[in-house]
Amino acid sequence: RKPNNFPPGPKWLPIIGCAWELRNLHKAKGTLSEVTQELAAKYGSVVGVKVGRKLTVFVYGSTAFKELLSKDDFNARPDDIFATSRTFGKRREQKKFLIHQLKEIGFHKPILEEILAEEMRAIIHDINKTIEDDGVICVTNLFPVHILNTLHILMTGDKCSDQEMEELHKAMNSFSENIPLTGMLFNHFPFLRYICPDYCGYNTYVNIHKRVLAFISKKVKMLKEICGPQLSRGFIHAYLEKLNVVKGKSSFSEEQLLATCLDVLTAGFDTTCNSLGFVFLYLLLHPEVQQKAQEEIDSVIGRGRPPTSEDRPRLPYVECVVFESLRLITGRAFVVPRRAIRDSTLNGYFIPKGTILQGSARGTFLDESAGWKNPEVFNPERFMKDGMLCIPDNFIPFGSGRRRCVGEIMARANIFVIVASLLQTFNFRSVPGSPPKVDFVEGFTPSVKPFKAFVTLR
Ligand code: HEM
Repeated sequence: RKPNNFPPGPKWLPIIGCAWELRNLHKAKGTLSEVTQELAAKYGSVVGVKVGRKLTVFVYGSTAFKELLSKDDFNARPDDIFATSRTFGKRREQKKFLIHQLKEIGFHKPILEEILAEEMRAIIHDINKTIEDDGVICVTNLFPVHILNTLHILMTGDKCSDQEMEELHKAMNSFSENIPLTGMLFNHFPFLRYICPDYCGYNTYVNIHKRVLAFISKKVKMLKEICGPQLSRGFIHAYLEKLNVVKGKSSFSEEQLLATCLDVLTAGFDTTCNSLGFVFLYLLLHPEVQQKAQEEIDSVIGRGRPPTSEDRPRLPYVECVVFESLRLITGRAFVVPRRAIRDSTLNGYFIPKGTILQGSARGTFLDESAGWKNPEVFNPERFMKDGMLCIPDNFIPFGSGRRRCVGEIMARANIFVIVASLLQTFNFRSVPGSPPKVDFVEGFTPSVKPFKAFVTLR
């Protein structure tokens, strides 16, 4: 039975709840993000549904979205089969340790700059090789290996071999293409994994996670064997040291180490690559924006040295380009799902303990009512005030509160350095006769269909 004062929503049918209606809406609309828009238009900014036995609330309106992200009662992640079958059936989160180590390893140290600069040189080298040929490049293929390299270095302190990278890249691609952040059929109807494990996505889900975890496991084993002062320090090394100190007397364990590395890889790869894909798609479609960004780079940095993340305050227009692209992509995404840890309220409605809350950023980043004029239009200037970057309070692409993204500093630095360096060196134009289309593809986070550009040296 529907709890009293549960948010309004579609009718619940026996056993399946609202699953059929949601499936049909999804088919008609194309993306779950648009489904939430449709539901919000009908029922309001907080919509209650039941899928299988699970209560889920879609949060759409900007006031409710903010309340969702900031309220302690909703600070947990789901603990269902979808969450636990990736982490050995159990989970204790160690976010504090992760944040501390990420800061130690690279976020506030020159090492991050070094990693980014080296990756940048590699990307520029790859593009130069194509220019010697016909200058036509698949833009979306440019970034994944380099983003994985930065995440790999963060975890292990070093790069991996080309062969290992191929293995990791393939596994991560399968992850991005096949696993939506909002869940799969088997986590709404867990019994299906015994009846039709292929059809309900369970086998795909488990096998992809096994591949990524096998890769991380191999790395942990290697790093244990070569432990010593000569070892360059990454997150795994710091964690192993901690394990040695606590010696089984705490929640630190090798399983937790694998699960945390899995989180970093899965949360950091797809999001950063897809954001870069969108930045360059919009730059191709708006040559005037590209030119303005290049003029800013030329006047502030010139061509004599590559941009670094320290240049961000002096390149506000480039930052605006990045933020405007982030708005248009994350506006079609969901924040990582939350779970109510106790009975609570949201927007005045009753939210029972255990309810899953899916925050759709569409109502906050892509809606006129949230203060965005012509929200579908790409307009970097909306983030500019008196020549300075100005980010509205309700623009929170990395979430907020205690569950805020731990990779924000790295992601922002990475995207900025790649965009500024490539615009400093190259011109990106549409391939004559085939301009790219803004076509969003659903995945772990929204992505753009692969597209090509004609690149020339400036
Ligand atoms: C453009 C790139 C990125 C975007 C847009 C993004 C966005 C987000 C968002 C919206 C959340 C959920 C926050 C919430 O629930 O309030 C999140 C969580 C998270 N992100 Fe990111 N992220 C990005 C890059 C990264 C990178 C590079 C890393 C790793 C170095 C990372 C690691 C994480 C982790 C581990 C969490 C889970 C935090 C928790 O559960 O408390 N992210 N991210």
